[in-house]
Amino acid sequence: MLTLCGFSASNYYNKVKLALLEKGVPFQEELVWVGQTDLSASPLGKVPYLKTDEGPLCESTVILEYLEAKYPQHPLLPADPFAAAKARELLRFIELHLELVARNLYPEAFFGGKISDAAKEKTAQQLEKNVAAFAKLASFPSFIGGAEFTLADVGAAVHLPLVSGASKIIYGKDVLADLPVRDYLKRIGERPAVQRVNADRKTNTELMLARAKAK
Ligand SMILES: N[C@@H](CCC(=O)N[C@@H](CS)C(=O)NCC(=O)O)C(=O)O
Repeated sequence: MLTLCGFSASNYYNKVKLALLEKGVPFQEELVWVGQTDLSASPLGKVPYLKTDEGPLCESTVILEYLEAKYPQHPLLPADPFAAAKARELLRFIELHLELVARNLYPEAFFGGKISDAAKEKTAQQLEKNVAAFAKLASFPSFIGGAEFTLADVGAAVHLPLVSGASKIIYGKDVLADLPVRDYLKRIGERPAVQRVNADRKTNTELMLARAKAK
């Protein structure tokens, strides 16, 4: 049995959890907070990591690729190599150029910290440029890149709400507001797997905030 380690408030944890649920691969969850991770499984102490019968794996995209290869049921990548590469391209783009940039805002947006005005300004400039580029790649015909639900949608479902939410809190404006992201997220939010991930996220976020308050 696969064991997914981490916590359900984490978008990277939820990326793997959503893929497992969409594929119908049986797994169990082990609640591991940052600071409690097994460093032999995830040497940087990050979540998620996946315990398999063959050993542990870290890095969420590597885990997704492993799951696709090992469990071909309900594929999350198109069979056509170019279409599969386009799905990977979107996933990579969302993470490198949107989520990792917006992440600079999280300490103040979500965790009661403070970031400098210079950091806010630099992040705003990067997001403006990167969102414009993202708009050229993501067509949102029904799913984010085409007619099929792929790994790109798995990433979009967990990352785009944070990009929107953090920018709204810090700048008073959702940097994704001019794209059809809200409707898209509403649409994919009707999928049972996305509903489960979102419900668990809410519960776990409350727990995480209560733990932080108690410290
Ligand atoms: N590249 C990693 C990113 C994972 C990541 O940043 N996870 C966050 C939680 S959302 C984390 O563990 N942060 C704690 C830390 O970086 O020390 C992946 O794709 O798995």
